[in-house]
Amino acid sequence: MAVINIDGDTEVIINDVDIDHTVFRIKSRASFSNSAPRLPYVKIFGTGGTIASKGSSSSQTAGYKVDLTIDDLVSSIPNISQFCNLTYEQLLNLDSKDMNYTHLRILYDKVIHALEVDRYDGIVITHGTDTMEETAFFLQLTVKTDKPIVLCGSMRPSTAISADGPMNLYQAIVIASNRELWNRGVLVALNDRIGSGYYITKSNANSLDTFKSIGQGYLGNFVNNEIHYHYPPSMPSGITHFDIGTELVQELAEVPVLYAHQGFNKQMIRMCIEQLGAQGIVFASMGAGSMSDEVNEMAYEMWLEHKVPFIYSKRSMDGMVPKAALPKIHHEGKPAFEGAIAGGYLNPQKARLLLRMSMLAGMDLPQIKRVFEGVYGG
Ligand SMILES: NC(=O)C[C@H](N)C(=O)O
Repeated sequence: MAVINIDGDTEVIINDVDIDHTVFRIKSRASFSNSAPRLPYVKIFGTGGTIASKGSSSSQTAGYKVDLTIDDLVSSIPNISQFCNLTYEQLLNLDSKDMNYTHLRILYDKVIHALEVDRYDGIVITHGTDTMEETAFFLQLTVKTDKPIVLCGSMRPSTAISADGPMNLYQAIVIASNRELWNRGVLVALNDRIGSGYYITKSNANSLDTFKSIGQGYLGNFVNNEIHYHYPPSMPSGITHFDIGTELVQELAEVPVLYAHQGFNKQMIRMCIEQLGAQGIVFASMGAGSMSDEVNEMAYEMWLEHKVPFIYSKRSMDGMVPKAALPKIHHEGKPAFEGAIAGGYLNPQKARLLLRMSMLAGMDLPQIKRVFEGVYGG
């Protein structure tokens, strides 16, 4: 096994045996010591979340409020200036449940400006964990860069005993400062783990080790504040890039997620389309695309009448919905259920975002299906 120790700009090969099993060990603080010719420039955007929250006692870990600025957060981390030049900006300060497309758009503009105009080497975004995966997914679809964009947050408020925010922020800054191994897409860094924002999801409503992508795995880990990447740099496969440079809409198409269960009322579908004006529907189906026959019939009827696409995603955290699982409805003299689309590996909230972005781009049904083929659905 070859271990390459990257210290500043010098690479020292310790033991060169088999390049296929190379481990890149990057020292965090030491890497960017005074011997480095130029410290990387990192920009932090604060958007709120539990990491920016305060409770009324040190044991309170629920029912707290966003009440901390990015200045407070950064000042909780010692010695950052030893390994990067840091700039920070308070962009929003809200619980991530309140994030909408306008907020995403503001964030997108700022990130693009920081990368392309101000030429920062890396971006860190502090964010609530509840919808962090949606923001990460959105940025992955819209920002084309090989530089690191790292989202981080916390599960405990800043006032709690053993608050996890400062360490998570510290690790995110170290990742964003790491010039040697770019090109991993948008990352989520929490609780010593580094994951791909494209696939990762919040798996636990309370615990610190919440972000998981079981099928795709973690990209890396932090141990004793060294970054250990498990794989060489690569981007998630099948990403469709959406250029939203000049578009200025306030909100994307209305696309509700309908969560399946025993006894699901098929009239929900009609209500969403005819009363709420839904332009698409995502099913959080049972198993791999399972919805009852009568629900599939209703979806088919609505497709014939309103041409609203139906994404079949899944309520299980892991696994996927393949094209083969889509309902096969044949009625004499009527077209097939072309509006049914398999969500592939995407969970309902990411499938919803992908559909809405495809609609924003003005894609027709075959194009939308091709986009979902990127995640093995379609
Ligand atoms: N842990 C968290 O950050 C949860 C918080 N409600 C948020 O998403 O903003």
